[in-house]
Amino acid sequence: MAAVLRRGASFICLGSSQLLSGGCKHGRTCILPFFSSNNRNSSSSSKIKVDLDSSTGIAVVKFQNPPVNSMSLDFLTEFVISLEKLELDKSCRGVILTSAQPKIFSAGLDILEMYGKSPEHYAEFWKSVQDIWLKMYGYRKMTIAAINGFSPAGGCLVALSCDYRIMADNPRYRIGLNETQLGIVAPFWFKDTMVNTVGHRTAELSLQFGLMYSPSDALKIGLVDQLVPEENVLGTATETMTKWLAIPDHAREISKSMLRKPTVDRLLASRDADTKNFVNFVSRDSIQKSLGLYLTMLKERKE
Ligand SMILES: CC/C=C\CCC/C=C/C(=O)SCCNC(=O)CCNC(=O)[C@H](O)C(C)(C)COP(=O)(O)OP(=O)(O)OC[C@H]1O[C@@H](n2cnc3c(N)ncnc32)[C@H](O)[C@@H]1OP(=O)(O)O
Repeated sequence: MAAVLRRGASFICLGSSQLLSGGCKHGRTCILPFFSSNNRNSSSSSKIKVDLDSSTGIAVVKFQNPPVNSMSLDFLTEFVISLEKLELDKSCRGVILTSAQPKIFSAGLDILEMYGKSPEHYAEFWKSVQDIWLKMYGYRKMTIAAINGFSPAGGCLVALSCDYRIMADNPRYRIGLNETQLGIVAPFWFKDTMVNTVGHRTAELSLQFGLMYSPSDALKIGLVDQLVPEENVLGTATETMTKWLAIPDHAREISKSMLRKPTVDRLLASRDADTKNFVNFVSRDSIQKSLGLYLTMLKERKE
């Protein structure tokens, strides 16, 4: 296992290194108003910052969950509420996802939510992971991932669920579904999302090895669509969004739905079974041991 983790660490690239406020009492489905000023509406809960420019129709959603934007239950809850709110807002036509943290888009799912907790907690956490993917993969509005840093596993899934991916051309960064490196398995809908993006053979290699790709390799296999200098990631995403928004919304939306609905429907048809499968899998002693070793490895490599 230690060897696997060491090999895993080399793929990961070892660098140096509440619910929304505003009186929401009933949890995940509540929609809060934006705070308005002129044409820009912005809201900042603790982990997600939303900035909507209603003159262009473009919203920038920034992850701000230091140090590495890991996707905890709280983070996922705020994230899905922000997307729901934007989906209902007629002045928003497109959403750009990016990170407020330097060098990290997102470190993926918060491993601490899958380690040493109760089966009930695992089930609640997993449903929130399903919720965010269902929301993103079936999102009616145009989405762009402006990937300004590392993006392993769940971070990669979020990027893959967007319509277009622009990544910072920094050779130190990595992106990919590295789950097998942790001794865990990307579920079928992670796999489907990858296959739909890079094709079956590349996904076979990618998922089994848990490969993490440099930006140039990610571009070669079609995991990302465009590389730009780090300082231009958000600007290019905004320009690209403007071009996409020249397409009539209804025509683009129907085309997107035609391509993605069968994949979304597969999970919708088996959500409970998928949750049970996750809870049984992650509760196993062997999986808990793998996750514990991985967490130790993350801490020790800093020392
Ligand atoms: C049937 C289905 C079963 C299971 C399916 C589950 C699918 C799982 C999907 C996932 O997303 S699993 C998560 C995968 N993520 C990773 O492997 C990333 C791990 N992290 C890193 O590689 C690095 O942290 C980094 C993102 C490259 C950043 O490196 P940096 O050197 O800048 O930071 P550092 O490593 O020191 O981390 C700071 C701090 O954060 C903790 N950390 C990092 N990642 C996570 C995480 N994903 N979850 C929880 N915590 C994380 C790390 O331990 C450090 O903590 P510390 O300060 O207390 O030591």
